[in-house]
Amino acid sequence: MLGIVVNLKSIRKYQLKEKLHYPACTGLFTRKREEACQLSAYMEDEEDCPVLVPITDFAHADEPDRKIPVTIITGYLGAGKTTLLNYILTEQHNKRIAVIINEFGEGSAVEKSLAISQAGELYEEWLELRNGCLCCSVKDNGLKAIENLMQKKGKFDYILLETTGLADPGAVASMFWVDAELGSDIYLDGIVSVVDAKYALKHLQEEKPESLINEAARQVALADVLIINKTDLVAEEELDAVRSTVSSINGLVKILETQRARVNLMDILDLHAFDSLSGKGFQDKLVASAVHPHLDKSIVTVTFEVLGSITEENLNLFVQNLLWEKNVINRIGHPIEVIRLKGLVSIKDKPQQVILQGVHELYDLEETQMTWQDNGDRINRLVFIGRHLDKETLKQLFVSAQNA
Ligand SMILES: Nc1nc2c(ncn2[C@@H]2O[C@H](COP(=O)(O)OP(=O)(O)OP(=O)(O)O)[C@@H](O)[C@H]2O)c(=O)[nH]1
Ligand SMILES: [Zn+2]
Repeated sequence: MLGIVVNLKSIRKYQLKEKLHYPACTGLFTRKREEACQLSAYMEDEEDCPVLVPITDFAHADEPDRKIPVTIITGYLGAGKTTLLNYILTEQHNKRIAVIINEFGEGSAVEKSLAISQAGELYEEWLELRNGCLCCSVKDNGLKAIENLMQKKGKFDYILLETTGLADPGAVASMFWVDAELGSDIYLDGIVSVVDAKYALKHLQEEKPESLINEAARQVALADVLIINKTDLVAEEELDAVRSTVSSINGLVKILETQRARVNLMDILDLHAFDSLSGKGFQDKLVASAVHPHLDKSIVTVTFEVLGSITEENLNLFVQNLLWEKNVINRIGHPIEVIRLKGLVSIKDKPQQVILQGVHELYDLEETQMTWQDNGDRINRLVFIGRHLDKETLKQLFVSAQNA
């Protein structure tokens, strides 16, 4: 039987032993209290540990293919996000795509334009949003908007969500990721970031006060696909510089170069960037990405490989120290900040290879279809995107967790 086992050592830590819609998975982990509270609505008794919850109430639990992908479109102000969405909406394709555009303005009420394209036909509706904490407004109303939309218009094949130019896509992404766990009809497919070829370097190199992460760099760090738009405005050398800066931040990202955001839809949709379906391609990407780490405050990608296996418990502790406790210090005394985490790991006594995914403060372990060879070496490959990353410290920490 499918169910969630909740291990409440404290309110902020729990485990989902099996995903509601993905039986072949070992867990989704978060420490966010609000998210824990949402989950507790599905629990019978918060005090008891563990608790097994049947999911017979979820309408489509046995029809995983009914779930609708959500792609988050992010990018700095003026990069071309709306141009991209307009292009997608007017392009001929046989998907029913719902687009939600957040254009947060000044004032007490913010309106959200919402357009649905079906075979080139455009409908438009306005949803009123309450103005509050930006992050919460985006999260809560974004989800509510989608639910309303699905009720009114029936099912879509795909949802695209444009976040505001200054939003942290990690916060939005983790909301959708958690929501999928709760039996929602939608799931997070991937994050697409748009950068302006002419201003990308300026935005990415902008100095922020020490404690703040450059938002443009964070958007690149979180991207599964990165669109370098407005290539008509720059010379080849400038484009090269943008390309190499972007790859030094995010060694896993797939780069597309466009004018007027004309992309091949196949390149940005159905990425399955947050589940195990892309397991094989992901492994190749991990091997390919090798970026020189530096300890300064710029965002970089760090990868390492360690032979052997690790117990699930020790792997949890390793990840939780990084994402939740944030108590891992690099060699020059700065706490390591992980924005995005991916890995293919070998869990002790598990025949399947397991994908580790982390974004914001949320992470997930999911078994893939691939099994370890009986006579081959088991290996853990990890990729971290973030700030103050120190490959040696991270690798040492993993090895000690293995041997603990
Ligand atoms: N030269 C040039 N201009 C472009 C290109 N793509 C978009 N633009 C223009 O850039 C401006 C900003 O584009 P938008 O699509 O509104 O950008 P956005 O990211 O949605 O902007 P915000 O919502 O304000 O953050 C518009 O005037 C577009 O017409 C391109 O490839 N080349
Ligand atoms: Zn826009």
